[in-house]
Amino acid sequence: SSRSKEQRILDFVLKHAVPGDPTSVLNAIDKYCSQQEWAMNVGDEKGLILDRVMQEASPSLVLELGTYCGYSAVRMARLLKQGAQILTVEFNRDNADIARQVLEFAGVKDKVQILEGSSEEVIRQLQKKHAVDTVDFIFIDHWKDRYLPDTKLMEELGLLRKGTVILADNVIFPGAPDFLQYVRSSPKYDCTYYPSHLEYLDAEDGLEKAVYKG
Ligand SMILES: CCCNc1ncnc2c1ncn2[C@@H]1O[C@H](/C=C/CNC(=O)c2cc(-c3ccc(F)cc3)cc(O)c2O)[C@H](C)[C@H]1O
Ligand SMILES: [Mg+2]
Repeated sequence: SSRSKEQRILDFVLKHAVPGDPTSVLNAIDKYCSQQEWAMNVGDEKGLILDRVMQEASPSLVLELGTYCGYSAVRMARLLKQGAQILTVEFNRDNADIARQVLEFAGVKDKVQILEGSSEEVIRQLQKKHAVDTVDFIFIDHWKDRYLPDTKLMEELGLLRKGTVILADNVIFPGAPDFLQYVRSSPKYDCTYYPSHLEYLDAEDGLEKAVYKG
């Protein structure tokens, strides 16, 4: 059977990156996806913003919605403080398998747990099944029409605490207009927009940071 684009990305990482070196894994994926085949990783330009916002939050528990190939999970895991953890949600089995191998190769698999399933199901199970109280940092990068319902669900379940940082990719392109309108008009969030560009392209895109006020 023919290999998928995601398998070709993994092959390139295994061939060109250095085992146990997360930065070399990020560089390999960015090189492949900017020169060979475009893919929807957050990328190096928006990735730098993710790096800074995440480090500023200094989270103990990170939740990511939409693992895909594991690029942003590796990106965040390489900057985590001692003992901190990432839970990343992916409902496509093939993507989860690719991401597992990328994370293992990067040497960060002990800091990241891939939860297979739909974000709604997994979010509903976090407190009982995964012993989560509240989440410190959330990176949202899954289907754009699910940003708002999943954010509201996390509010309702009490998963957000005063100061929880939500960082959302693609708020300009493909866009998440309902999410953007909600957090920017809600008294429960302090919002900041970080202008940037679509991964590996010149099109405008950006990240929205929404800090929950409790
Ligand atoms: C039940 C479903 C929700 N629950 C879910 N629960 C668990 N996992 C979920 C859920 N929904 C989705 N996923 C997984 O997350 C990933 C999906 C990620 C989606 N990302 C985009 O669509 C995008 C597009 C562009 C783009 C830019 C320019 C273009 F021209 C074209 C495309 C750029 C970007 O940066 C983008 O992130 C993965 C493929 C998919 O299996
Ligand atoms: Mg994205």
